[in-house]
Amino acid sequence: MDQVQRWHDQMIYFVPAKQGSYPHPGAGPVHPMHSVPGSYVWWPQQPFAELPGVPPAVPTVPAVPAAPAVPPAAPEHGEHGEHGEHGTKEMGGCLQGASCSTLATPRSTEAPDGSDIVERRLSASAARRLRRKRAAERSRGAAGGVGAANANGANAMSIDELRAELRRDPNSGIQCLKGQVWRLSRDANGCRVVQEALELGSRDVTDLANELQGHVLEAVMCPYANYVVQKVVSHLSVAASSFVATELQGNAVRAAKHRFACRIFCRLLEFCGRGPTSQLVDELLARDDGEHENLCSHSFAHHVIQSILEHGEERHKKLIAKMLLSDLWRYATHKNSSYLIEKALCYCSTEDQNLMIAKLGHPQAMLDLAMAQYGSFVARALLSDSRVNSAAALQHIADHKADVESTKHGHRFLSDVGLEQPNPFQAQAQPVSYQSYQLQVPFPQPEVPCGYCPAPNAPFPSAFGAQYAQYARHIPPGIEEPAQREMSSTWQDRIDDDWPSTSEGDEFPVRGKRKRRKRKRKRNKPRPLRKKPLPPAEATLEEQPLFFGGVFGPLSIVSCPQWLCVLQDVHRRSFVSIRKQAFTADTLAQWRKTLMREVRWHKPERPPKEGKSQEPLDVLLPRSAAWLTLQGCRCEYEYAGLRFPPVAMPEWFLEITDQVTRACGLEDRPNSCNLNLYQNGADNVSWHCDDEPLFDATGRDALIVSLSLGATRSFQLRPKDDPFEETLLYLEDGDLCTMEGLCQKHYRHRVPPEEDVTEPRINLTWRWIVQHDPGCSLSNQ
Ligand SMILES: O=C(O)CCC(=O)C(=O)O
Ligand SMILES: [Fe+2]
Repeated sequence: MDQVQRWHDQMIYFVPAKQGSYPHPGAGPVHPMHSVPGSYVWWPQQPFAELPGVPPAVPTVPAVPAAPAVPPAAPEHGEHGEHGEHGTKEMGGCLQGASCSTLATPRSTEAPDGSDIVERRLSASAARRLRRKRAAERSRGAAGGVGAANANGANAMSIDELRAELRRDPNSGIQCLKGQVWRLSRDANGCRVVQEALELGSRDVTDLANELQGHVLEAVMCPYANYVVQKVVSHLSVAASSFVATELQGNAVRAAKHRFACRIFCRLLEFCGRGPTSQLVDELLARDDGEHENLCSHSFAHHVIQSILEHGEERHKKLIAKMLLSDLWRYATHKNSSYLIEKALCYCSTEDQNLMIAKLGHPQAMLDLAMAQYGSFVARALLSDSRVNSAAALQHIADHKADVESTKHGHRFLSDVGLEQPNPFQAQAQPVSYQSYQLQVPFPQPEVPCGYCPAPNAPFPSAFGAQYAQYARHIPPGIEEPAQREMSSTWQDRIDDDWPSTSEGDEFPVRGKRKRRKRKRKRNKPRPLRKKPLPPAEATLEEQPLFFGGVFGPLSIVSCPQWLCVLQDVHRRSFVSIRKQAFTADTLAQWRKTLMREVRWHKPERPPKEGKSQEPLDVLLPRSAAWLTLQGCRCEYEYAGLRFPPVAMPEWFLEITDQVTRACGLEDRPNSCNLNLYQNGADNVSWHCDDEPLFDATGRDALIVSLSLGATRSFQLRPKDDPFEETLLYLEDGDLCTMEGLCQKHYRHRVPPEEDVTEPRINLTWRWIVQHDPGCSLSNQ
């Protein structure tokens, strides 16, 4: 395909970097073929493919790629077969009802445009097509200039003009929006402009939000306005958004059970859990007509219950535990509520957790659960709970293997828990000696235990020795590491201990000066590896405890016993911990599938030179990547001369993040994630340290949590001062690995190319942005 055409199709735009600045929306469209050397930035047209449950996020992009005319529609049927994602699909941005007014009067047979969909007895799909067509027509009309004069008497402006004005001059854009918020919020395109304005978070924006007062109930049930209300809750102060919860009073059950409104309930719990939200939860859980019992298994309300378990007050969690315990078996085997049991086993009081474990954790109950489609997920979770006698349960299940195999899902369960095939990890153990020493400091245990092993009480030294040797090799000086010999020689000569930090650009240099210097060096003989003087000792953990993510690290010491220490360098205050098999094979497969499908992976290429569009493009990064941040954070990630604008983490990704956070025993959720896709062994990441100012990982302690999915790849670490002190890990599917303390200050790491690897690998590295970009609304927090 013509390269230029390919560029357009992928909507990859490289723009010359404005000196250290976030390209302001007002900067206007940039010619995609601009090829001035410097930093490059790419813009995904739509960061995630159509994903149900993902709000039609305001594009973080200036006017360049056009937003789709309507928010993405949900698939016709949710994929309920897979655990972990069930329900999310159902919350999708389905264009149910042609407008909010349809939803406000759900029993009416008349569509708001006067047509009578039900009376004409259209098939469900024909009615849906009709609704979509009308919605598209309406939004075309809106974009084309249905603007009305605003409260300030501004001339009628189309939605496109309003958006352009907002990006050109946010203050003036906000003024233009005044008086129109409710009208625009109900429009597919208009709601995006309002969301964009709300993201600015300024005081004027509160006035815009106030225009929704009196309309909240209608708005939360509207397929478009619900996104605006979510933005109000997530971006405005608790005081400024409190009217949302107040106006929902009296309609708690209705809202929780509504396809769209349930999302607002979840946001309220996440962002403003006290005051009116707490009263709303009281109302939701206080009913005594039996109605509330359906909440846990309801397709939408179970999301709200889950949010209460995660973010709610103890007394509310207690009520939910009581509900679940009233019919535990039914809930544990139900499509929606089985997921809640897993959450309850983490977030409810110890007393309630123990009651659940007493009922579900004995061998016969585990066997029954293993044979049930959704119950088997609860059984998996229980098997990794240290309070359950998993050996006895597994033995009982093994004794009844034929029964389990005869069920539809039992076969997969057996292979997941290792009763079908030998555990592949056992075969890979490699004996190696490793000198370590024991820390004398008693570390506080995390208050919120890891969700998978809630009793992190193994003594620290157990993490060392033989177990360690299974997964990591510490390469003593002077010994040639066999894995290196197998690897292609092309990377061998790239070993250069003198690289400046943030030095991924070596293979794919973008900045002219460095490119010439490096190329020259590469053609000549490689620099010999050199040992430098040992840097001064960093503060010991006794002197300054390592605290990150809400717990005192390193994770191999304070988290559950499944965490192993693979590098403990107290002198350089650098620690690496690893945890294998924290997630079931099913979960990992689901995550791989979703990540491959939904993430807008990008492999930056150099723009073609004028008149040479047919030539193959230079690849700027030897892998594909993406950069996600928590809602509200607008920090770009810049490395190797490439700039990745932030894409907000969608719900399904937050779910992965939360599961990983729990598996680490952390209390705080990381606020960003760098995603890498290595299509095969040729894709790699060269020696670097993650020392970008955002993370300040060289100035203070930092934590990077990585999850590997798919093909096994080598992961190497070397102290910057001593290239011979190498640690090599084989990161396999599902492995969690951390870099802690001052690892980025003193160590470099890489994933080398490996010729024999043919399968793809995804790696997610979660991080904490501690210094937000000046352009980010969180920069002054
Ligand atoms: O893929 C990996 O394991 C490492 C990725 C990495 O180092 C990074 O994203 O900075
Ligand atoms: Fe890295």
